[in-house]
Amino acid sequence: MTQTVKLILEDGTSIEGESFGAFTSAAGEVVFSTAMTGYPENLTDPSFAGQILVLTTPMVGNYGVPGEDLYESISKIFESDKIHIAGLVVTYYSEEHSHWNAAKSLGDWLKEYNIPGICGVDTRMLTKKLREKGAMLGKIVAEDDVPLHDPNLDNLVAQVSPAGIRHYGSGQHKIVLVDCGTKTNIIRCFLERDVELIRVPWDYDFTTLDYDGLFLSNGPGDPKMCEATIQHLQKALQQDKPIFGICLGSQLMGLAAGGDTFKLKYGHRSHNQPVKLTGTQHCYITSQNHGFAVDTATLPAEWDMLFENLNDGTCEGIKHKTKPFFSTQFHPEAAGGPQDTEFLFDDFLKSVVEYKNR
Ligand SMILES: NC(=O)CC[C@H](N)C(=O)O
Repeated sequence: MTQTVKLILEDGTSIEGESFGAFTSAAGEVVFSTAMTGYPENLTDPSFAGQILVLTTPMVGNYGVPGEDLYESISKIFESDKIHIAGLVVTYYSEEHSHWNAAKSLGDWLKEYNIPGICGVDTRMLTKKLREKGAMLGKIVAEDDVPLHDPNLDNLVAQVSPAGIRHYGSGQHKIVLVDCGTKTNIIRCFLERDVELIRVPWDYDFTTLDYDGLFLSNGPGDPKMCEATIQHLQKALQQDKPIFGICLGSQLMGLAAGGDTFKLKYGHRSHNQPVKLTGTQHCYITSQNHGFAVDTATLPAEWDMLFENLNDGTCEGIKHKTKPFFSTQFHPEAAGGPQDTEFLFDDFLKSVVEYKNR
């Protein structure tokens, strides 16, 4: 039995489609991703909290959803332990899935977390609209209407960050991971590299801990909501211990350094974003998921842009001129997407070793 639902945008656009996943209403910020694969990773990426995700790839669900499998108490496959998106919008939902490790269908998985999906929507037309007007608030409406809601006004990081400290691995280098909504592949990338990881909540005062290097995770929403993290980070920037940040982590580093961030018109969400390493002609194809960016013009004199987005010239990472502090706005840990920049984890650990051998 098919059930009709509507996708309604703040500009009055109303699109009728068919329900899949949970038959329920939900509001959020409507954003699009042009990635062609990776919905199990995207849906569990905590950075998508509060967002209704539009996928431009026309057929979704055809490879189902893998079963849960744990490694060091974290998921081997998913990017966190639940679905974080507020809703999903696709053109064609594949009822029949087939893949060697599929354990369930995408629709059943969405139902488990009470997340609505709408299919039968021309997501390329919708994406053109979002590109012209910018990301918009919107809602998927089933039986009961819900008010529009801007998730960027909430402290989403506080909602997705863990309550306590967790330890992983027993490697030589002690890294503190400030968890603002970390993707588990960041943890996996560290555990493959001789690291003991101390994962702390977003507002934990990590400056009281003994560590060799500091890592700032990705996370949802407006970076300016993370005041506590920014304050602790300002103290860490006074020292010389290596710091590496990814995505929200990059924005927090920019803010703590004294720079500013701004909201992009519609953000970067895909697996093929070209970035250029400053001072070189090297271009890397990167996995991205962000709606905000550091305003390069506001960076203090001791900081440089490290990577630049070749589509729109925006900042894709920053670097301190003399201290071992750097960040990327893109995702070197990928999951999903290309792994071409995973070497940045090695670069970070190299600076940790150099710091320890000083
Ligand atoms: N993936 C992320 O960490 C995203 C950072 C921030 N929430 C943004 O949208 O820009």
